[in-house]
Amino acid sequence: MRVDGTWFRTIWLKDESTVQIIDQRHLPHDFVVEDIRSVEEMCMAIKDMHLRGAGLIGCAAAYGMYLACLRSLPCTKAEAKEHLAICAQRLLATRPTAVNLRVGVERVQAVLDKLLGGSEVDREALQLAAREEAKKVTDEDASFCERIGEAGAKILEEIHRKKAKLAEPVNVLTHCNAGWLAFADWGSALSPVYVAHNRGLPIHVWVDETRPRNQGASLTAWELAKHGVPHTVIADNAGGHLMRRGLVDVVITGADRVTRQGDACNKIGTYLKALAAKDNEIPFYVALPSSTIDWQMKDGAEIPIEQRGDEEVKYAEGLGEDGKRRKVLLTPAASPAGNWAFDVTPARLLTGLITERGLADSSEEGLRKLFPEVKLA
Ligand SMILES: CSC[C@@H](O)[C@@H](O)C(=O)COP(=O)(O)O
Repeated sequence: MRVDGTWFRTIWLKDESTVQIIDQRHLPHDFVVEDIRSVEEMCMAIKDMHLRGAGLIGCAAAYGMYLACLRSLPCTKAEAKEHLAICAQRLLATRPTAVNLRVGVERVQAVLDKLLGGSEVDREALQLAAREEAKKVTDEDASFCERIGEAGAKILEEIHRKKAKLAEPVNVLTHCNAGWLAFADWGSALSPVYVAHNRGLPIHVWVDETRPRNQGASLTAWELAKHGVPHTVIADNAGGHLMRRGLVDVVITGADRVTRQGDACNKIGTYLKALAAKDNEIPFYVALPSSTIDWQMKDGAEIPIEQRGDEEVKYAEGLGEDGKRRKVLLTPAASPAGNWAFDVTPARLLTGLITERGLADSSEEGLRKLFPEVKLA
């Protein structure tokens, strides 16, 4: 997507030894590009959320495995295998919830394993193969998201057709950031919004601020503003009220992991929005690329839910009136805080899943129909 006229993805290769990312901790106030030169730096970037969002975490993990093949790769086969296994474990340990992380690591590992089957370690061949696979993971993420946009835009167009006054915008509510910043490009939940907006459909987005890290207020609002999509940031608790007032036509969120029966794990607070949408008979869609489906898992209750530090809840960060960054304490200093980063919305509360292959029922049958080639062990 474009930032002030320049086309960006969220992750790319600057040169053969440097991966570059947009350091999202500085948004919306500063646009900062960060160099990542080692697997350790990539682990830190994922863990400390310089980058975030399920799809992008998957791409970053794949590039992390590429970085593991550079300078530090040992020359003997046994040592190289051990080194890559350790790097994979390090990457896998950075964040537990988004399944794309595992997919990104495993895809590059599978390519490397094949090359390590021979008698010698051909470092150049390994590096080239890892780089190509990481690029493939990233390109695929972008193109899947673009297709999610096409599929989701049809839903928005249909809603618009049914509106009494055609000049009225379609009001979409979204939670957290599942836009292009959460993927290589386009996004999942926001991709239909971009596609529909680009086609001239009047559209307006209610942006949940998404405490405690405020990905909605800082990232989703920034993206939409850069693309010229009308939007309004709202307090997380406002959605139910807006739904009761008829001000929300559809809810679309992303997901960090969807089980094969269609339970969707997403940023904390999503479940409450789904309950409110159900009560108000408002369609609630989850948009996701197939890399976010965990076919090995059936019940959403099994999904590991990341718990983060209490300082994210206790403090808020932003610009002071003097234009300088500030971090301020919101709670009594001694009050403990809990910080569950995700929740699971059961499949029964979802209207459907928007994927790169189109709309699926949020059920095992629905997902299998769309992905018949998936064989379970
Ligand atoms: C595409 S990721 C799904 C999002 O809606 C959301 O849960 C998210 O942004 C991920 O969380 P984050 O903690 O920011 O990595």
